[in-house]
Amino acid sequence: MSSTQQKTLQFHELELDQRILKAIAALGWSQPTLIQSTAIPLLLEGKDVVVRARTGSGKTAAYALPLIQKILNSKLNASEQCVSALVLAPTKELCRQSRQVIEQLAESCGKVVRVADIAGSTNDVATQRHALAERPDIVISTPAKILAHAEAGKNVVDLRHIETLVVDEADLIFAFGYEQDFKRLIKHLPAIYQAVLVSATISDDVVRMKGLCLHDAITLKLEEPDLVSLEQLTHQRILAEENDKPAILVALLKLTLIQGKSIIFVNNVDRCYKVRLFLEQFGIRVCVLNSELPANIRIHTISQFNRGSYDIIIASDEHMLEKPGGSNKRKANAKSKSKKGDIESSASRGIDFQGVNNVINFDFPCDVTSYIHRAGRTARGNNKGSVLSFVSVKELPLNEAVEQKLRRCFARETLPKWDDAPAKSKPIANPNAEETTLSKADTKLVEQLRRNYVERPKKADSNDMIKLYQFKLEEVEAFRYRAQDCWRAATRVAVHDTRLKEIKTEILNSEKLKGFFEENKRDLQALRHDKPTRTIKQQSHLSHVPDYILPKALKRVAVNPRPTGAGSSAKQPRMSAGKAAFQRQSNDPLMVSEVDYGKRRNFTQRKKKTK
Ligand SMILES: Nc1ncnc2c1ncn2[C@@H]1O[C@H](COP(=O)(O)OP(=O)(O)OP(=O)(O)O)[C@@H](O)[C@H]1O
Repeated sequence: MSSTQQKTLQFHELELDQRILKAIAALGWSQPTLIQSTAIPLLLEGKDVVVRARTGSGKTAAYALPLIQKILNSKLNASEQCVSALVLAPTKELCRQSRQVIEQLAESCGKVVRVADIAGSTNDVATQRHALAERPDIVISTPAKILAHAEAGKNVVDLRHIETLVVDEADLIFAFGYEQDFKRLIKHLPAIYQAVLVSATISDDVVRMKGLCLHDAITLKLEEPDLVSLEQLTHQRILAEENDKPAILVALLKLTLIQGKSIIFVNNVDRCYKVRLFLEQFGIRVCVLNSELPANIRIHTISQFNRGSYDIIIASDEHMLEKPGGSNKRKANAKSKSKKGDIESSASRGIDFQGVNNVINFDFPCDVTSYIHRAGRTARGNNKGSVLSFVSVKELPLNEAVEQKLRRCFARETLPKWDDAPAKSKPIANPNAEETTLSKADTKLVEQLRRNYVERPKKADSNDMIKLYQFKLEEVEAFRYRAQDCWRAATRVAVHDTRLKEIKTEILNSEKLKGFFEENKRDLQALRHDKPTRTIKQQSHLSHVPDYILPKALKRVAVNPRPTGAGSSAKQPRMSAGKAAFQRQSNDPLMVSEVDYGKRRNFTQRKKKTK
């Protein structure tokens, strides 16, 4: 369906209840996005629809608004309360996020529309059963969780009254190993129901899923680029070798050349911690997000970031990196991999990090799809954003592949720009993968691109979609010594110890282990008095940028760089040691033992209990 053929309807023209319109107004949404104005009328008509639209285009509300409207309509004649809609998502974070959006949009409906998220909010089966016993109108879950309850019997959850099935991020459901669960689950649904598949891409998995549960479906494939316009989202690159990256990053942050909320993407979990330890030495407060963190901590971290407790998050999207696009082997092994990392999590897919101004690719993503997903974390809704990528010479072919993709997206010339440019710029094997040796052809390609990008940067830039970030490497020379020392200090041992410390904190805070420790006090003591972990010593002088290392050009603008991160210690009113400790603890993502957004734990109470 062409977007040009479609008249863009306004919210009040979509036949939505006044209560829903009130909630939309409270969110400050002035008009529906293209996918919303296109999908909502079809879904209200009861059609089965595959909703495909680019990341950040408002797909959640596109299915949530008609869902709420349908429930309000059916409540007019309903004789008994039952579960009438099932929303499936591949991860706990996404389940929780969907619940939040649905609850926000149903805010003005009072208690008429009841929602239960049984995957994102708790791991406790009894609590999940309790939530299901209330027969909420909408149940949100991963396929495995709801299947387990459905198979436990109709007295736990009865899915025979389902009128709508929504599968969010449908392309990931099978890739995350839920194919069998999904097939078994749909057997518990009635013969007739409306089904909606929502995805940023239409993969083979989505097509197969469509065959399993949709009838006479309409596939909405809006003619819009995969990314928002270049006016809304700018793409920039800095040529930086591995040795240069730390100094450049710290200079950009300390000199406030990067402002606002940022997500720094790296390519694996250990690197998340390395970059964190590195930045913390400069007094830059950051938090990390990766699939090896327990779900409640991940969720809490996202919510802390969204609330503004942190300005910078360091995330790894290693699932995407293992096998972009997925493979059968990966699918078959998906669940068994959960030991290494929680398969129900991936940092760059679908998570609505709010108000992100910058995405920084400290490590260049391993393929174009991954770049697009990372970029989709900023410039969401109507906001503006920027993507800044550090590109090493080895990563130039990947940068070139993204460049070509952007050209195709925005209908510009896709042919090589230089006489000696490679005839075909297909991405090479991920140069960041361990033990990758480039083939002869790839080496030649890298060399050609190096000539174009490094030796003739101005010529390259005039035509590029990914603009050269105007930044002279010499200007950060003064940062280099400090940066190199601090980067070296973040050793593998330090990373290991930091992760160990996190695990210990997690164990000590675990509600589930409380009973165990009460009976096994010696274990608790042993854990508490285990050899102290070697953390990197903070050097307060590094937080301050002395005048002599400021680049000349920036002296006037960056005399007093603003402290980075909400928790920066620079010039803040003095507070008592107790209060400071409380604030530190309550802002620490590891200090959660259950998902209790906004509910701060009472630090003193907790201290007393564990004594
Ligand atoms: N009509 C609208 N006007 C303004 N902002 C909107 C509108 N609809 C949604 N948004 C905002 O846009 C952001 C992205 O929405 P959403 O998470 O639903 O996108 P998505 O298409 O599902 O993205 P992804 O594929 O990454 O999951 C959210 O912060 C949401 O609040």
